[in-house]
Amino acid sequence: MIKIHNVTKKYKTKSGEVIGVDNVSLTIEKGEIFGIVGYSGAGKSSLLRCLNLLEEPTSGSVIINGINLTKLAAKELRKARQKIGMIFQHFYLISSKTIIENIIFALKAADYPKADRVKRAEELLQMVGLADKRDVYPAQLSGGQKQRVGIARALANNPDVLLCDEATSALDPSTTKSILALLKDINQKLGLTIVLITHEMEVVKEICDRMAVMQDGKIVEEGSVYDIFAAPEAELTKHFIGDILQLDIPEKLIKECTGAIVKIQFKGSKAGETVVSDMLQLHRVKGNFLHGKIEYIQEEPLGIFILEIIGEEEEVAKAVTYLQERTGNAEVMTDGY
Ligand SMILES: Nc1ncnc2c1ncn2[C@@H]1O[C@H](COP(=O)(O)OP(=O)(O)OP(=O)(O)O)[C@@H](O)[C@H]1O
Repeated sequence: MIKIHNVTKKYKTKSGEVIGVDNVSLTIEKGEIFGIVGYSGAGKSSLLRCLNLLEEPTSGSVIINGINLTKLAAKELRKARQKIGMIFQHFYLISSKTIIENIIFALKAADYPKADRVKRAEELLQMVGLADKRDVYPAQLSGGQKQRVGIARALANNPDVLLCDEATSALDPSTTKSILALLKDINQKLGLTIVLITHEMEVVKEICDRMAVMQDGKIVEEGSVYDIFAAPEAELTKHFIGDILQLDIPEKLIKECTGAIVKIQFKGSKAGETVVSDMLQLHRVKGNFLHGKIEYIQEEPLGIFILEIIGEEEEVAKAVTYLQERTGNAEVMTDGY
């Protein structure tokens, strides 16, 4: 388990003090995949680097598996860090060494028994699906393959925690998906806790269990990914989610609608329910779908539909109330009257 308690990171610059992380407290459970989202400059990297003390917090504590890293002497900290792997956006592989030599280098740095290094490196390459690339150089690999080497290297010392610093930001969407699938697989097979920072909500949606949203060094919202997608509270979170769940209807079409336009959101198993057809059967109104989609977040459906409801004003009002009662989330965009 990772516990961050009142962590602040200030940087001294020529033009004065800059706050990277502003009094952040967080608990990340063992074995979960935790995403930290925010725009550039929000403090994500600073916070992530405080977790393994690549940045020393100005104040506050970082406790991993019961050990307060902020209190350790240099030698003990080096040892504790071996249990915290890290992968980076730009991979940082050694270009003059082959893939297997890159991994052996990490094993050597961690005093892994010499006689077992090749076997362990081969095992790691197998795990990330690169057994056939053991003797090639980084320049001969694609971005996705380089990141696989980065992951293998980060896992060399059987870490408990893996920190991912924008690990997929340099990759195309399909390679991103395959790297995220690999991270999920490793998380499940090894029970590894993964903390990732990203500016892409898609990444969080794809693999994270819980998430935090950062702005100006602070955490503005935290919770399960599903709950945050279903009901974001902070303006910034709404903005991030809007990019994914946005349903735009052309102005012209809205003007042409004669009925009320209602946006309905379904959560979990209710996404498949026949709420709309029930509503149409029970009320003297007609319905017209304008837009809709179902997103799957951690395999749980979250449905959003925009519907035009046409009929007598009173009947439409009753139909809308019915939808609000059944779904708990029906918003009238224009009432049409
Ligand atoms: N070494 C440093 N020296 C001075 N200021 C820094 C340093 N590192 C970060 N900062 C400042 O701290 C704040 C947070 O930066 P940080 O890199 O942590 O944000 P971020 O959310 O990771 O952004 P990005 O995605 O662009 O890296 C910014 O104002 C940044 O300028």
